[in-house]
Amino acid sequence: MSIKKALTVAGSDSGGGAGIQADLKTFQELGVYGMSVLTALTAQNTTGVYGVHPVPPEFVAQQMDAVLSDLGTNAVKTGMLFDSAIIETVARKLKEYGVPNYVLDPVMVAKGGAPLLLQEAVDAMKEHLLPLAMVVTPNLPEAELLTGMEKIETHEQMREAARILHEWGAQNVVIKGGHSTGDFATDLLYDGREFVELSAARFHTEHTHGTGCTFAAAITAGLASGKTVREAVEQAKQFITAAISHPLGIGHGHGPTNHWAYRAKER
Ligand SMILES: Nc1ncnc2c1ncn2[C@@H]1O[C@H](COP(=O)(O)OP(=O)(O)O)[C@@H](O)[C@H]1O
Ligand SMILES: Cc1ncc(COP(=O)(O)O)c(N)n1
Repeated sequence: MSIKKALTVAGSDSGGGAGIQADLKTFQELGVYGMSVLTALTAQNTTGVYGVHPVPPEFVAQQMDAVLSDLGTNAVKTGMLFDSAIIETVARKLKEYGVPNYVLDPVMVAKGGAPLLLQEAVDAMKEHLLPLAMVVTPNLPEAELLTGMEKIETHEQMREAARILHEWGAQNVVIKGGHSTGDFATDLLYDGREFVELSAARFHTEHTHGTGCTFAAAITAGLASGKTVREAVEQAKQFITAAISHPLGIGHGHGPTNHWAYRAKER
């Protein structure tokens, strides 16, 4: 059996719940070999982001060269990219190495409100990364910022946003419904032909730190393992639902999800 590999290009969350740390834990749980390129360090815990220290773009490029020229990868995801210089560097390297199965998680703001992407970088993300994406996974506020739609609340508005992002070059779009209200957390997958809704019971919990990172990392791991986009997204939904449903109860704020829960359930 050949080892399947996945690369995350993202920021570090010192608290371990989101960012690079969430991604690597998810890769490990889903049986793929995890690699990482850091774009920024954050001084962060469950109560907030206390500092951001971006990595110089040249060093992001050097990390990508180191990983891709030697190990290669079966899939890649990007998370926090911070500014347009880092975005342009990452896009250039993804193209240079012809990296397959690229998942774009358009991380913009931390749950507590700290910016993880400068405003000037939104256009760069649309121009340089969206057209490379096999899957893009915005939450509702991110979908609003990317599309310019004033409000995305209803199912029809979610469909409209998905159509726009597909038209702009993403092969598949998942609009995540975590930020809406109601008894279900419903995400919408669009592949340019049909819409598929993925629904799970909404848990009334504060402990959703890192849900978006974990969900996108699970999609990436699925694609690395050879699953179709539909299969990878369905598995990711099960993974994140299990992770949210068994919170660890650590920290004094928005605690991390439980990356062990999915495999524990499988056993
Ligand atoms: N309270 C919740 N209960 C169940 N699922 C949730 C809850 N909050 C988020 N999710 C799910 O977690 C995943 C990440 O969604 P979301 O929280 O919207 O992303 P982000 O972390 O980027 O803001 C989605 O599949 C979403 O439906
Ligand atoms: C380094 C880093 N990257 C991403 C997030 C977003 O986390 P979430 O998945 O909760 O939106 C974060 N808080 N920190």
